Amino acid sequence: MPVPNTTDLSIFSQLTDYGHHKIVFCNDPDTGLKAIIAIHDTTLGPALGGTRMWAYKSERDALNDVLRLSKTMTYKASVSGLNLGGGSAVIIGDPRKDKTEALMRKFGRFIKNLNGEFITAEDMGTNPRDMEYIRMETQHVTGYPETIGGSGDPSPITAKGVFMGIKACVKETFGNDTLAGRSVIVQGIGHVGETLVRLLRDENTKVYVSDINEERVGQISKKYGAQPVSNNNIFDIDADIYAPCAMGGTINTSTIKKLKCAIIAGSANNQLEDESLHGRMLLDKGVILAPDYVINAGGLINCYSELMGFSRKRTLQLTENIYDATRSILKLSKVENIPTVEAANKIAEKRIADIKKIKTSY
Ligand SMILES: NC(=O)c1ccc[n+]([C@@H]2O[C@H](COP(=O)([O-])OP(=O)(O)OC[C@H]3O[C@@H](n4cnc5c(N)ncnc54)[C@H](O)[C@@H]3O)[C@@H](O)[C@H]2O)c1
Repeated sequence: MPVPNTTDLSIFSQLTDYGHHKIVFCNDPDTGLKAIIAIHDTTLGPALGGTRMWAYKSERDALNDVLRLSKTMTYKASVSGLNLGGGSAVIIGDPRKDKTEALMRKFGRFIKNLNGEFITAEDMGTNPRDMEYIRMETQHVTGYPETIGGSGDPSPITAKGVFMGIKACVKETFGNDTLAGRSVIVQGIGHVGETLVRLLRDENTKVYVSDINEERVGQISKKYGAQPVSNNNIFDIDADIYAPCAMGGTINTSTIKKLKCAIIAGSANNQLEDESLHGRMLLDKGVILAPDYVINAGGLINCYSELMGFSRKRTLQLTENIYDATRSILKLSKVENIPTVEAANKIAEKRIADIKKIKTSY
């Protein structure tokens, strides 16, 4: 979604540009807690988003990250048809050294004071145990362990959503959504990547796997009969689909030039180095990109289900809707000749605008 480059703006100008509703700075010298909670939009419901703990180089970097993350959550919830708004939190600090029970519980107190306007879940640098600590202070948290009534690890559901997104793109490109006989490169075979490899293998898809962790490449390729490829050669492989499931920013001017795939669809966040430039380059090259925040929404859907009283069946139904959501986006992209990310943003913004209207009418 449109995220302005605003390094030189004042905080309030930046909030206006991003369209944010509220920011809460949480400071507690006793526990060393320094956190920022950003609530982007609550038109569709309470703002839900992860809490990331990271040793940011500067407070400004932390603020920029939380503004970007929370805005993405608004769009993700909207396009997934969930009654949730967008928010996120960041805790400034090294999760391996600075995290304590007291710090996490104090953070939970700040969330409690928002009276349900913000609900959190885990993200990079936090885990289900941290969610348990937060839950000791507030009920406004999701993604805690199954053993205490939570929905557990969302990664398999995220992978299922990515799989549905891949199928929607295959239908658009090849006229049917059969994956048998197609080929997919899965980059990053961690929590999401491994389940994706399994789902693809079960449909008789030819799967290539790569990861910076070579031991893992060996294990996963053996377990699922996938073909290992070096991370450096990914863009030389002649496969139908590239599924980035590791880090962001892998789609840039030089990789687009090399790319042989017809489809890009994976779970990694922020896959395009420059959203508008590289979105347009892919469109011009005829490569279909499944917008990341649309097809990796399974984790959010899992959290939403948990809030509604978890049902695995309902969670799977909502995740399977990613197929139709992706199809609508691809259709709009084609009709208006706009990059798929722009089409997704339009659909997300329209739903929010429509619901805003009915909420302010009698
Ligand atoms: N887990 C979820 O439910 C979820 C939800 C939405 C988005 N995502 C995104 O999907 C991606 C994968 O998530 P995950 O939970 O599987 O993470 P993970 O940490 O379990 O797995 C990531 C894998 O990528 C590998 N990797 C890291 N850097 C790499 C590189 N430069 N090249 C190749 N491989 C590399 C790691 O070794 C690891 O095996 C992340 O970008 C995450 O933000 C995950």
